[in-house]
Amino acid sequence: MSTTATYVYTKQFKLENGKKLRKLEIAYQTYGKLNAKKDNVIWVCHALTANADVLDWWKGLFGNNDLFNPEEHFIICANVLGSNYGTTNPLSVNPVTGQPYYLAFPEFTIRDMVAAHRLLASHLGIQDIKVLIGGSLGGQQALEWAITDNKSIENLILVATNAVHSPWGIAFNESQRLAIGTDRTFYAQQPDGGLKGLKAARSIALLSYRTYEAYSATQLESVNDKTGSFRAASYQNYQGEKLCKRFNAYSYWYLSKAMDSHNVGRNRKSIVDALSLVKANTLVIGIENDVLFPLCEQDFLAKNIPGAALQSISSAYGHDGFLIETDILTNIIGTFLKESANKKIIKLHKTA
Ligand SMILES: CC(=O)SCCNC(=O)CCNC(=O)[C@H](O)C(C)(C)COP(=O)(O)OP(=O)(O)OC[C@H]1O[C@@H](n2cnc3c(N)ncnc32)[C@H](O)[C@@H]1OP(=O)(O)O
Ligand SMILES: N[C@@H](CCO)C(=O)O
Repeated sequence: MSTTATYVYTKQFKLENGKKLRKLEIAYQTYGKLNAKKDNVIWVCHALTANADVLDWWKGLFGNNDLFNPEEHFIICANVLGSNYGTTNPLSVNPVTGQPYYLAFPEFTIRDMVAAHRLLASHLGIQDIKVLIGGSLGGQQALEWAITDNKSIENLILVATNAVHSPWGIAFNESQRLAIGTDRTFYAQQPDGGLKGLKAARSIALLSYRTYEAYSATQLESVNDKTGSFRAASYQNYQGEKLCKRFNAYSYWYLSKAMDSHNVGRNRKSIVDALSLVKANTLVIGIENDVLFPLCEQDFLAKNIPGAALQSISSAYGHDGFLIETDILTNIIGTFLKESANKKIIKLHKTA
C-alpha cells in the first residue's frame, strides 16, 4: 500500500534565521502500514535532487523484495523544504504577495528541513522511529534529527555524510551558484529562469559525485583519431539537461545554501558535544573514493557518536555510490540491524 499526500501546516513556520513562512506544505509518501506496536517506522531523508518516492530512487534497498519493504515496514519519505517535488519552495505562491517567491524565498537550513519533517511526524502520530536513514544531504538531516530529538530514534544510518559541511563542499556549491548566476534569466524570476546555469551547475556537481575511474569506465573513446565531440563532453551536457527537465534553478540555489549551512555545532557547545547527544544505535557508512564527503568525515562521525559503528565501501561511482551500491548497503545495514535487534533482546532480558 502506498500513499502520496501533502500535509498543510497552517500556522506560521518559523525558520532558524527568524524569518517566517506563513504556510508550509510538505509532500510525502508512505508505503506499508504502521503496525499495532507502532514500532516498524522507517523514515528516509532524501538527498539534494530526489523526492518522496523512495521506492523509485533507492530501489534495491527499498522495494517489495528489498531489505526495507512495505510488507514489513511503514516507510515514510517527505520532500524537503525548498525542493520542487511538492513541498513549499521558491516557486510556490507567497500568500502575502499572491506571487511566486523566487528569490524572495527566505534562506533556510538543514535544521529547518528537520523541523518541518518533525511536524509531519507529529501529524502522522509517529512517536518512535525504528530506522532513520539518509545519504549526503539526507544524512545531514538524519543526523540533525537524531541530535535534536534524541529519544525517539532507535537506529540511525548515516551514509556518505558529515557533521559540518566542509570548505571543499561549500566551494563546490558556490561554484555551482556562480554558474547559475551567470545566466541572466535567473534574475528574471520565471519558472524556467536560470536553466542554462542549472545545466552548468549539474555538470560541475557531477565531478564531485563521480570519479576519474567512473568516467574512464563509461566515457572512454573507442577510437583514437578524435579531436572533438568527446563522449565525456556529451555526457556532461546530457546530465545537465536531464536535471533541467525535472528541477528548477531556484530550488537548487536554496538547497545548496542549506547544505552549506550544515554544522551540528552551530549555537551548541561544540560539534563534538552535539554528536555526543545522539542516543540511537548508529551505523556510519562511507565510500572510499568519495571526493565530496571523504572517509575522514565519516570516521569523525563514528568516533564522536557514542557507540557508533563505521563501515566503508568501495564504489567506482564515488559519492553517488550511496544511491547505486544497494546490494552492498543491504548487506551492511541488514547485518547492523540484526545485531542491533539482538542487543535489544539481551538488554531487555537483563532488565527483566
Ligand atoms: C521524477 C524523477 O525524475 S525521479 C529522479 C529522482 N532523483 C533522484 O533519484 C536523484 C538521485 N539520483 C541520481 O542522482 C542519479 O539518478 C543516480 C546517481 C542514481 C544515477 O545516475 P544516472 O544519471 O541515472 O546514471 P549514469 O550516470 O550512469 O548516466 C546514465 C545516463 O546517461 C546517458 N549517457 C551515458 N553516456 C552518455 C554520453 N556519452 N552522452 C550522452 N548521454 C550519455 C545514458 O544514456 C543514461 O541516460 P538515461 O538516464 O536517460 O537512461
Ligand atoms: N546525486 C544526488 C546528489 C548527491 O548527493 C542527487 O542528485 O540528489
